[in-house]
Amino acid sequence: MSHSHPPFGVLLVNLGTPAAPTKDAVRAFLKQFLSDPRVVDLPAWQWQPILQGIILNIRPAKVAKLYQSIWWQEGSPLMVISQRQQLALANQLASRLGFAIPVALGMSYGQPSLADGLDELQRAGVDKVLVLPLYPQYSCSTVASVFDGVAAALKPRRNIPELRMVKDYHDRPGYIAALTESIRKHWQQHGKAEKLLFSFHGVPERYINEGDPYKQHCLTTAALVAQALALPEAEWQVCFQSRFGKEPWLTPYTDETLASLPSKGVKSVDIISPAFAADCLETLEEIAQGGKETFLHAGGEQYHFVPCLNDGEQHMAFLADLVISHAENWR
Ligand SMILES: C=CC1=C(C)c2cc3[nH]c(cc4nc(cc5[nH]c(cc1n2)c(C)c5CCC(=O)O)C(CCC(=O)O)=C4C)c(C)c3C=C
Ligand SMILES: [Fe+2]
Ligand SMILES: [Fe+2]
Repeated sequence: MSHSHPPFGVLLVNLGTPAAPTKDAVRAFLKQFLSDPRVVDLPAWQWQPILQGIILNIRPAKVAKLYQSIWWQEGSPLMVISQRQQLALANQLASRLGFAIPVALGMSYGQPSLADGLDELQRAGVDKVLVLPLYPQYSCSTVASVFDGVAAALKPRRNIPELRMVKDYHDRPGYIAALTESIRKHWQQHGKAEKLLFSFHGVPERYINEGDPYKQHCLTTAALVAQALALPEAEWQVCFQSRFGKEPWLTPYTDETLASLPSKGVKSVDIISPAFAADCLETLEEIAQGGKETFLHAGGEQYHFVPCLNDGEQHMAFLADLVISHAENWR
């Protein structure tokens, strides 16, 4: 079967990352990210003076150093992995469907932007777009901001494409199986720790109280993986990382959990961050490096980080299935 125009295109979305591990590039990135009302929902008159007056003066230098500690030859890990995912997804779709489906990359913040990705799909002759945010668990701070960003990117267009968006895939069997398999493989190589920690990116607790299903999605993902691994209750736990700002975030906090486990007799942990489809600052620095220091300093003996699913075969095959199921009737 051949098409003069592709039947649909995929906009693969992730958070984005600074263009370089420098103070200026990190400042530009944080300014765009932290000005998004879906991320920080305070009124602008209240938040912008704090952001511009304090945070953007202090944080960029500190965070640029952290980015330098994880940066790869080819660029930011999040960007490099996202590009590999883009290629792998296009390959998986072509081999399943027998024809090419354009897959563009768009980031919520920084480059390539959501508008860049949507323009690329338009140039490919696409009139139907499936937006696939690489966030397994829905949160207003991530997925809803993708929705806002896509709408904003299409504002200048006279002719907008037909749109669908994946809201989440936190309990899809293929996603659970990919996580389960990556943990099993890790155990085969490194042995099994006394406890498996599922560390999800945190959000303010208030967002949950106001209706964000994110916490429920996280708890469900972890329970399904633990069930698939036949892990007894005592051998796994959920915690939440990357707290930012003053108000309470989802608990228990990952750093406090790691600091307290050795005194409760847990000397070895495996830790995985299922909310991230690609390794990034928050996994490679905060969890793989920082978490290890915290745990060993508190008396822990063995600490292993299980990498994100990244462009692994099973993960990409699952994402291709997800795309095809959402594109039903789009032929
Ligand atoms: C200020 C509030 C923040 C909320 C809410 C938040 C939610 C959230 N974020 C991710 C995924 C990622 N976040 C990343 C970096 C990052 N996140 C925040 C703040 C919030 N995140 C900041 C300020 C930063 C930048 C780094 C820093 O200054 O500490 C990244 C990594 C980007 C990279 O370049 O590697 C990802 C990915 C999720 C999934 C989520 C809610 C579910
Ligand atoms: Fe974040
Ligand atoms: Fe391990």
